[in-house]
Amino acid sequence: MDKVFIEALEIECVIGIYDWERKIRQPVVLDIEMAFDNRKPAASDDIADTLDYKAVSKRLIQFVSESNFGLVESLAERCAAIILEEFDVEHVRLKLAKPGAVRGSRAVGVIIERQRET
Ligand SMILES: Nc1nc2c(c(=O)[nH]1)N=C([C@H](O)[C@@H](O)CO)CN2
Repeated sequence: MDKVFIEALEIECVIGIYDWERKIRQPVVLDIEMAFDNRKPAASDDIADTLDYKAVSKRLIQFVSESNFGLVESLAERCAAIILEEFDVEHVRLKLAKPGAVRGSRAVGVIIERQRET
């Protein structure tokens, strides 16, 4: 299956389980792969036939920047659900990284894959 992807989408939000984390905003970085048949937009050259990565990005920026979760797992799950429920996507692979959260690492986080329920 073809994919449409969004790489390294950085968004600031309240995220974390510790008291000090509830008082600051931290960046999270999203890498997203969405299954989509790209043959139709390739033939028509029409944005209306695409899975519009700008529209998906704008929706996630809105949601994540207003979000307030403790765990990266919770935020990743909600982002995947938005993609499956609000866009024409059957399968999504989403990596949510929290850079600098663990000293000595570049980033930590989760990778999830979700399928739209029929
Ligand atoms: N699996 C997870 N482990 C941890 C998380 C998390 O969201 N998922 N969060 C933290 C803290 O918030 C950490 O990021 C602060 O440095 C610890 N472990």
